Amino acid sequence: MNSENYILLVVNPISGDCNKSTIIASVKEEAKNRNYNFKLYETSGKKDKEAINSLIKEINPSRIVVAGGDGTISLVAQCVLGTDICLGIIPAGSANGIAVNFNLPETLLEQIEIALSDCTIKLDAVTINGRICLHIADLGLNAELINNYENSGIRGKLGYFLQSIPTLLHSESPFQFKVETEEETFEETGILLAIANGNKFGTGANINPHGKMDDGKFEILIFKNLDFIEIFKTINDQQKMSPDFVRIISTNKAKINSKRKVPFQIDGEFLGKIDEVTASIGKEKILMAVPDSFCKLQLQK
Ligand SMILES: Nc1ncnc2c1ncn2[C@@H]1O[C@H](COP(=O)(O)OP(=O)(O)OP(=O)(O)O)[C@@H](O)[C@H]1O
Repeated sequence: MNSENYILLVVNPISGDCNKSTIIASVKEEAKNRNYNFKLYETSGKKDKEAINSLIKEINPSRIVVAGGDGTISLVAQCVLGTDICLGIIPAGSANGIAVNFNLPETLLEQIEIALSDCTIKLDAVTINGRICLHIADLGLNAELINNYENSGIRGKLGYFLQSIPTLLHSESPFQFKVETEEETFEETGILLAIANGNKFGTGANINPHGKMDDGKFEILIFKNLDFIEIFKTINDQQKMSPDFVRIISTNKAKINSKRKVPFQIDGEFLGKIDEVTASIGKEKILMAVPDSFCKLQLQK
C-alpha cells in the first residue's frame, strides 16, 4: 500500500453534458497547492466500482473528490462506505439532487474549497432494497415524474417542469401504503411516500425540513394530496407542514407495502415499479466534506 497522501478525482466524462477539463485542471492545481499527490479516474460506465476499489487499494487516498451527477456520487459513496476516506463533491450532472441537498455553492472554486476542507459529517447510509440511498427515495408521483423526465430527452430543470403537467394528468395515484416499523404499523393513502435521509429534492423543495443526515434515523413522509399551498411552503423552505397534507415518522428500519405496484426511485434514478420496500440504516457511515453552513444547520436541529 502506498504511504503517500493522495487525492483521487473521479470524473464522469459524460454527465450533465458539460466539459470537465476545467474541473480536472482546477482540482489538480488545488491538490498540488495542498501538497497532495493527484490521481485521476474517468468513469467508463462499465465496472467502474471495481476499478475505483482497486485504485483505493493501490494508492490509499485520504480523500476522493467526485465530479459527476448523483449516479456517480452514489457509486463512489459505496466504495468509501465505512472507511475513513473523505468524500468531496463537485456537482457536474444534469439534476444534482445530492448537491442541492447539501446547499453547495455555485462556483467551481468554492465547491473545490469545500470538497477539500476539513468540515465533514458522518452521513447515514440508508439501505433500500439492497441499494444505498444518500438523500431521498420515493414511491409514487415524484418517481413517475423522474421516469417521464428520463424518457423525455430534455435535461435540467426545464425537463422536469415540462413533464410535471403530463405526469399529474396521467398519474396512477393515489396509492394505498402499509408501513411497518418496530414502533408502529399503519395504513395510509397518499400520492407519494418518501424515504428521506436528506431534506430536499433536486428541485429545491424542502420536504423533510427537520431531518438530520447523521442521527442514525430516516424519515418516512406520506404526502396525502396535492395541496398547492403546502407544496409552496416546501419550495419556500417553510418548516411547518399541515398533518392533513403529510404524515411523518422517524425510524431506523421499515417495511413498506403497496396494494398496487408503484413507480420507485432512489436519489433521482428511476428503478421501475414495485410493491414492497425494506429500508434500514446500517452502522457504516460515509465521511463527507460539506459546507460549514450545512454542519451548523444540522447542529441546530
Ligand atoms: N464514459 C462513460 N460513457 C457512457 N456512460 C457513462 C460513462 N461514465 C459513466 N457513465 C454512466 O453515467 C451514468 C451516471 O451518470 P450521472 O448520474 O453521474 O450523471 P447525470 O445522469 O448527468 O446526472 P444526474 O444524476 O445528476 O441527473 C451511469 O449510468 C454510468 O453508467
